[in-house]
Amino acid sequence: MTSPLTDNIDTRGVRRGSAFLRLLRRPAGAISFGVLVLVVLVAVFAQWLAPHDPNFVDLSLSRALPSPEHPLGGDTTGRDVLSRLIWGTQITLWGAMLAIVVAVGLGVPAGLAAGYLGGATDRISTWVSDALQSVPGMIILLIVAANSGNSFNILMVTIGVFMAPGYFRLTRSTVLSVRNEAYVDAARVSGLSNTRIMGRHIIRQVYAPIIIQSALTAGMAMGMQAGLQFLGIGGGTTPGWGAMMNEGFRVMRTDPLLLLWPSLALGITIAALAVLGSTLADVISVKTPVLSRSRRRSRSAETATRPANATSTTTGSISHVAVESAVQLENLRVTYATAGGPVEVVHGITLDVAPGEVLGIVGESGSGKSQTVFSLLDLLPKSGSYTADAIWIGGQNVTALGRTERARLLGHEIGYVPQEPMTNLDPSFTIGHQLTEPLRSVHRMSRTEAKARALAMLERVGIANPAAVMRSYPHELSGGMAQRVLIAGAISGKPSVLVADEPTTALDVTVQAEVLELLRELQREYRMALIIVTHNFGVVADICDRVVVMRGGSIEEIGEAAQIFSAPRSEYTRELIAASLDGAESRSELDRLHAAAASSAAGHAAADHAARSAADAATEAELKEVRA
Ligand SMILES: Nc1ncnc2c1ncn2[C@@H]1O[C@H](COP(=O)(O)OP(=O)(O)OP(=O)(O)O)[C@@H](O)[C@H]1O
Repeated sequence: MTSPLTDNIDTRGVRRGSAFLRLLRRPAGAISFGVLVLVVLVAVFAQWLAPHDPNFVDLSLSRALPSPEHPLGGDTTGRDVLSRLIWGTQITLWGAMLAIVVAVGLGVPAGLAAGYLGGATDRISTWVSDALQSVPGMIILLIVAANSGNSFNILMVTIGVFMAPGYFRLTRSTVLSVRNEAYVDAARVSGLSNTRIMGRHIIRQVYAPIIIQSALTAGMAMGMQAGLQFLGIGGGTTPGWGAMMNEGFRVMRTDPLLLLWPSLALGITIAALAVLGSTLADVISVKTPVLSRSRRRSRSAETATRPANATSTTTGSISHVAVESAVQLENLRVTYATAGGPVEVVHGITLDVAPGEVLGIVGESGSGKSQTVFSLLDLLPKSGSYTADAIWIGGQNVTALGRTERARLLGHEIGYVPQEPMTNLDPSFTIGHQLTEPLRSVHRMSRTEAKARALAMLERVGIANPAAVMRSYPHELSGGMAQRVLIAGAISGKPSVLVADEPTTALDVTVQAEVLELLRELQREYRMALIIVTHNFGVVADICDRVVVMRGGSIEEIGEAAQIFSAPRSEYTRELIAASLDGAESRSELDRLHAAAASSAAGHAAADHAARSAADAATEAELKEVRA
């Protein structure tokens, strides 16, 4: 039987190739592409296409008009114009290619590093790029020509260097627009190195603009090359079109055809490149999903201006010895640089979670829940910074570790389930790739082992057809399936701590119940510590052992879940519980679902089976919804 997802997947090839097909469907795209293919073929097969040796001089052919044997006639010294034009195609394209390779090779890695790493790397490379652009290129080219014996290749490399800033700026701005995407954060939490994230996830976003830019740059490189050759600089034994134009220009009045042929070849090729570039730009739209975190930030922006000294004492308490805790934060403060100066948004909080314990962090919007876990996961944005007396993860104080060691520890010890599943999956890669990449790169598994683990995890989280989901792309999944995929990814490295940041907020109510149930099951099965950030006391009642109540960046109260509900120490907690449970539609829905699950469960095995069937049914329902 073909599943709805398989139906989706069958069409994937068409979707992926559709940009190229859409290009060809446009007359401008098809014609320009056809012309360029022809030019490239002429360059590649010049040896066989040219009827004569381009440098062979036959004095009787001097300034000869077109004839059957010499369809474009002879030049001033008696060489066959058609053969020179064909060989000129090769040298002209080679020069353009050389310039582009150098420009891409310098500009793209520098732009990636500047955009992704920021700070000094960004400042220095931007300065170099600006400096290059302010240098008068033509003068440098003349100096290079004089000092390199008029070497064509060295001149084209120099042109490439001057074109690198264009690629640098393009890459940098594209990277800046995606570097804060949730899926990049997710890749960091899974322990992938910066080089790998840049080289695999971020560079994908740059491909399309680079291809478009290269089409336009190739035309510019050819124009510059022809300009130089026209001035008599950089012409080789086999001239390019520019050198032919130079010769033709000298006899323009008597033999205009000698100028016409190379000018036509150059003009048509540059025009085709320009049309192809702009049609490609029309066809390929590089979409940047809206940043989930920035949305959250803007929602709570009104509280960002709280005075920095709102609370100066350490808040919270700990129940376990640091080395025996799964996680321990001591005196954590988070500060943001704002236009009005630094603003402290988390005021020295202290908390811990024991192995196998479920800790809920609750509080109203803007209370500092996310900033707390972002500090733990090392995910604060550039404008934010934290200080802490210590952050213990799996018995190690990570504040004493270097960046790489910390990233490695995160990849092994912590799994992260985010709030918005869709934005946390990289749209450019299949689910299979995204699940196996950290297993291979961080956990050093072979391809086969990683695939087997990913399949097993997908099955464990209730995905009905793991093999098909592995082959699919994020846009082919529903929100519930995507969240299950992310949970599978988070637990596939068998972490000792799972951090779930409002994992059900973006899901509809029935899927919320299933995802919570799944998290609870997995936490017990793998004996993980679970830190769950939520504003919903229903969730707290369902799965938490202990609760941290946050308010305005401080901890209002920490206690056992039962105590927090039966005898909250703080009036604020009491009000929060009342407000949360009163207006919580989702809570009643969750209760109904749980009551139904409990009554139908005759025993543990039967309950497992029921949950699995329910998950399968839900998966099928979601697939149908996606297909619809
Ligand atoms: N980039 C930022 N710049 C300045 N202040 C910020 C930034 N991001 C968050 N804040 C502030 O930090 C405080 C805590 O935000 P946080 O995201 O931790 O809240 P939260 O409790 O997780 O709320 P929510 O449930 O809405 O996500 C808020 O006052 C918020 O305005």
